[in-house]
Amino acid sequence: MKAIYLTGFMGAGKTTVGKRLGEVLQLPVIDTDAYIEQQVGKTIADIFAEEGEGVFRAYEREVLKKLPTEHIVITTGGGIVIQEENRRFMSNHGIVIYLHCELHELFRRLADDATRPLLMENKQSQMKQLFEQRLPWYRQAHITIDTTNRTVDDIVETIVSLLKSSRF
Ligand SMILES: Nc1ncnc2c1ncn2[C@@H]1O[C@H](COP(=O)(O)OP(=O)(O)O)[C@@H](O)[C@H]1O
Ligand SMILES: O=C(O)C1=C[C@@H](OP(=O)(O)O)[C@@H](O)[C@H](O)C1
Ligand SMILES: [Mg+2]
Repeated sequence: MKAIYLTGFMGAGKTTVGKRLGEVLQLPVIDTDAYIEQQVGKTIADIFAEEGEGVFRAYEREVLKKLPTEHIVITTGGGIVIQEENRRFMSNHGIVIYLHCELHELFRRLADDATRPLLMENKQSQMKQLFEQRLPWYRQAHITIDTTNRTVDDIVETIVSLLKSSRF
């Protein structure tokens, strides 16, 4: 099976859903953020603070290309879709699943979060702008799932049945 790439805005549940999906499908799971943190030896917040977002985006691009493209679930960072090159790579090499979530629910889920630099630095109105700017890129996915009022297990079940019944 081709790689499964989970995309979506911060808080959509990519990391959480991906872990469970990997268990159910018995596939290894790699989270690009966790992978970068391990390779660089710094948290995402420290990379942003010390090296800047541009350097983080370069790490993200490099990592995406060197990860396996078969028999794997890859959970991406919310900004992976910013770079056209990344969108094309994921689309050509795997099955891209966009986890959609309404903004009010994203804010609710991330209310106590202190690990995401963009969330810490920006007001809600700026996050809304970022969300709207990225929506058309997220929508280019092969599959879209609205996660707003759904549990992780329910979302995983939907993904598994869509994968079974589709041409993927
Ligand atoms: N379907 C869901 N319903 C409610 N809370 C969720 C759901 N999916 C994820 N969460 C919670 O939202 C937060 C962000 O999830 P995470 O998997 O880190 O998102 P992402 O990787 O997309 O940024 C976590 O606290 C997680 O437990
Ligand atoms: O949306 C973004 O630009 C980012 C999302 C984060 O990942 P999650 O989507 O897993 O929160 C992480 O990659 C970084 O903080 C930047
Ligand atoms: Mg994540």
